[in-house]
Amino acid sequence: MSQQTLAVLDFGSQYTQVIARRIRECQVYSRIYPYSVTAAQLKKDGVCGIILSGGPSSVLAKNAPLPDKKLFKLGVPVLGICYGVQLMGKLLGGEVARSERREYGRGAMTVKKKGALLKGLPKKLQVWNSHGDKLTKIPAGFEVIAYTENSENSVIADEKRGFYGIQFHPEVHHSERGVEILQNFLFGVCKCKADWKMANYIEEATQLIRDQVGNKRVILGLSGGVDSSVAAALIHRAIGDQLTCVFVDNGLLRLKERERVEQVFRDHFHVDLRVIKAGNRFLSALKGVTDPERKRKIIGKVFIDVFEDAVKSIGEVDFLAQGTLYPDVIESVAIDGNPAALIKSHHNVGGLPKRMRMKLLEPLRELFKDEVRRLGEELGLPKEMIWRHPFPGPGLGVRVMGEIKRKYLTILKQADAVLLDEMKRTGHYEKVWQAFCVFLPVKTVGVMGDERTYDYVVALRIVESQDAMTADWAHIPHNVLGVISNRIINEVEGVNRVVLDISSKPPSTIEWE
Ligand SMILES: Nc1ncnc2c1ncn2[C@@H]1O[C@H](COP(=O)(O)OP(=O)(O)OP(=O)(O)O)[C@@H](O)[C@H]1O
Ligand SMILES: O=c1[nH]c(=O)c2[nH+]cn([C@@H]3O[C@H](COP(=O)(O)O)[C@@H](O)[C@H]3O)c2[nH]1
Ligand SMILES: NC(=O)CC[C@H](N)C(=O)O
Ligand SMILES: [Mg+2]
Repeated sequence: MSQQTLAVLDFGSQYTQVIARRIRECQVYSRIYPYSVTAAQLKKDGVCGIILSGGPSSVLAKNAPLPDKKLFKLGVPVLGICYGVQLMGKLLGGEVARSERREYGRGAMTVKKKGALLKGLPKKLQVWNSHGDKLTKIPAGFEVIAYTENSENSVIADEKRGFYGIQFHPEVHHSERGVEILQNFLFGVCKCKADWKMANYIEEATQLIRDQVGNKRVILGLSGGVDSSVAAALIHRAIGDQLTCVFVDNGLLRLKERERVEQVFRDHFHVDLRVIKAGNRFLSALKGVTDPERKRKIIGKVFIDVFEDAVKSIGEVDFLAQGTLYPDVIESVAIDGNPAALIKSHHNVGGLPKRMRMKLLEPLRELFKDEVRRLGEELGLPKEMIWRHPFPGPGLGVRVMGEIKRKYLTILKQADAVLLDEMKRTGHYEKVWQAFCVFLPVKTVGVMGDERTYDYVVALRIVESQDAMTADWAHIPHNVLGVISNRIINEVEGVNRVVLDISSKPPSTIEWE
């Protein structure tokens, strides 16, 4: 582990990972520890500073999560944020009380004294709050250096010991110049060096994977998507042939997708890749099924069955690798000090039966999608793989409305290929979050070459989004849409009408099922 580790102790804040990533953006390596980590461990890891995160608990509660008090004796600077500053108050001799006027969202901070933490900042700043308790008496040795309307002790400092506390959230985007406050802590107080790069992450993660896996075997479900591909590349770098990737062709993939994934992996990685053609198995299990949730459940179950068969044929496998990202675990970082116990079940390879008894290997757990993309670039993955749109595990199965028929899939694959081709050709592909076609088993009347047609409808779904939690339909120029519609109707037999989905999420979702 790098000597320049900044420790973030996690008390369950929804922003813990945002703090860690802000620090990485400052090119300082940060590591998230469960709040219960011992001071001895932090010392052993040579941490250069400690941040105590926020959290949903109240320090006034009987079972409030408390850190090892000895961390205040390590001689390294400590910054408490929100719950973290309240903890410092409680543990170092101050007082905390339930606030009469809680502060949520926008607040105005006034600086009284800059000190090392607020150096270079203006006297007034907009900050983002989210708390119901507040520090009513600051501990001995501290002074107040800034206040807000409702918190007279919003920012406190003990310059001598290098202890600081902030009641608001400098890490969130809406806190003006919050990053500068964190930078002041990192560079002005902790004297960190800005020497961390994604390349270091690769080195460290590689070593961790080697330590964890030893000489055991690892299996990874490879979809050809960004997350599993980057995970595969990283793990392969660490343990080479001990990794086997399993790519399942569930018959619900895009046009020529299996060939493409195979090709890219054989060309770039020399990974042991097993391709399992299970299209018939999936499609017969889905026969006659129209309900979207039932379709998803069946696809999930067949995925597991297929995967289990694959594992049997590989032999003794100890680890299941997954491309789980930080946003995937955001709600599952357990506050009981045992985060590993609460890993979310994947929608598709997910919920592997207990009888398979494999340990999880998740090297991307601390990263966000854009960071994973940077990591992929650093690992030399081809650009088109890194910048591909997300593609759901159940694939075209949730893009053919109602019962899935081979004929419908054939039409959808071709229409989708036309859409993607035009999106790429016109440079719009990179600008949107996702673009795909949806097959509607609805027949409408048309006229082609003076003849009446009675054919199906294809809908275009093109959305912009940051994280898929919310989304808006993308305003693609009419002439581009015109070409897409024309080409689909001309080139894809069985379609005589193309419509555009202009719904946002919420209230709609991105996928139609
Ligand atoms: N066809 C498949 N074969 C094997 N594993 C799959 C397949 N489809 C999905 N998976 C597994 O399910 C996981 C979750 O899928 P998800 O779509 O969230 O991630 P991804 O495909 O790796 O990346 P992206 O979000 O860019 O599509 C994948 O990481 C992969 O391990
Ligand atoms: O791996 C996946 N397995 C699934 O079952 C699944 N369902 C939706 N998606 C993708 O998630 C994002 C949000 O989709 P929705 O707005 O439709 O919920 C969008 O990016 C969807 O493509 C899935 N991804
Ligand atoms: N965001 C936080 O850390 C909140 C801390 C504490 N639960 C409060 O409400 O004051
Ligand atoms: Mg995917």
